Amino acid sequence: MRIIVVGKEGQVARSLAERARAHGAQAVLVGRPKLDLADPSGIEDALIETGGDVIVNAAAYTAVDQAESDPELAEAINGIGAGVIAGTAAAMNVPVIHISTDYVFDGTAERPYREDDPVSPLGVYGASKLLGEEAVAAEAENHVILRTAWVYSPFGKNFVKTMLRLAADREELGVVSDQFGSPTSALDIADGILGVSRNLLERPNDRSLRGLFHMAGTGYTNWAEFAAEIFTLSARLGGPGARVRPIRTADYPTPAKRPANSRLDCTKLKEAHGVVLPPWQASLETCVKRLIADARKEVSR
Ligand SMILES: NC(=O)C1=CN([C@@H]2O[C@H](COP(=O)(O)OP(=O)(O)OC[C@H]3O[C@@H](n4cnc5c(N)ncnc54)[C@H](OP(=O)(O)O)[C@@H]3O)[C@@H](O)[C@H]2O)C=CC1
Ligand SMILES: Cc1cn([C@H]2C[C@H](O)[C@@H](COP(=O)(O)OP(=O)(O)O[C@H]3O[C@@H](C)C(=O)[C@@H](O)[C@H]3O)O2)c(=O)[nH]c1=O
Ligand SMILES: [Mg+2]
Repeated sequence: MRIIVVGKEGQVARSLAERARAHGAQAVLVGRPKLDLADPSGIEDALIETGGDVIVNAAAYTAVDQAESDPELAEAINGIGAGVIAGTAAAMNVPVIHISTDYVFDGTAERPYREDDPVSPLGVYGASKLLGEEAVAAEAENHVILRTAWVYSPFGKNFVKTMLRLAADREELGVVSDQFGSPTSALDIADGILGVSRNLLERPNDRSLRGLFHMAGTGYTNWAEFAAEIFTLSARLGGPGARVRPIRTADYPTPAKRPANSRLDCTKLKEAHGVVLPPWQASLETCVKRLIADARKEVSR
């Protein structure tokens, strides 16, 4: 199984590169400058030239606050570009797996969201990702859209790395405790995507495997509790730590509004694909261990 991954340095792209071999697969990463999602004219040639059995789009404009002042670029990359990738997959006659976000919801529901719940993004990033979902579904029948959430990993930029970095010179951090969701390891997402890819290739005519699915870490928390768990694990391993002061969203003003509840119900993915991601605490421990070990190696070099 040869997987074309759009995106090179991103968290999910690097995780797919790392995990492919364990699934008997080969991941070929393609990204800028060869493939620029903001410039649709070059996308088809880049994908056809790369060639593979399935296309995974792991690239996106992910800067949630910055997107508020950069809507055209966010929509070009997350909306139009995503559609061109799906259209190319259809032309190549291969399935496309697209990654979307919990931020398509406004967070007013009082239970975890299911795939058919109404969407109503609060910000430009979520709106641009919703455009992408619509474009992918319109361009390629043979598609899977995976909505995930709160992604962290040893790679790139994410909340876990931000917390550990801030803790190095702060004793206390204020973190919002009134936004609920599921922290998700990019390495677990990669394992999930590889399982889904296998199913799609083995059962090319099974419609129950296609469409929209939620795929996030098992269990729910809020950002303050997530931060506290990061520091508990870090302290146990002799890494940096800080006290977490739970605060309200109103006390942490940001350009983009975020949903108060973006918990995702992942039952449909389990039933169709047999894929369940591990509990968020277990995967967080693996990641914090690795980050602290990597930091030690860096220091001793
Ligand atoms: N991060 C999160 O918390 C969440 C992410 N998601 C979704 O998951 C997917 C993967 O996210 P994640 O791995 O965290 O993303 P990252 O922010 O870590 O990486 C983004 C990737 O997109 C690539 N990219 C950005 N702009 C372009 C462009 N114009 N042309 C080509 N490639 C581009 C980057 O390329 P380069 O390698 O050149 O830098 C990078 O590989 C995205 O669809 C995102 O919306 C969903 C929920 C939560
Ligand atoms: C750094 C920091 C953040 N926060 C808050 C802000 C925000 O509400 C929450 C998380 O901050 P972040 O900037 O990491 O969150 P954010 O960039 O909104 O993360 C989102 O990224 C996109 C790509 C997604 O698709 C979402 O699923 C989600 O993961 O924590 C604090 O309260 N204190 C802090 O010190
Ligand atoms: Mg951020």
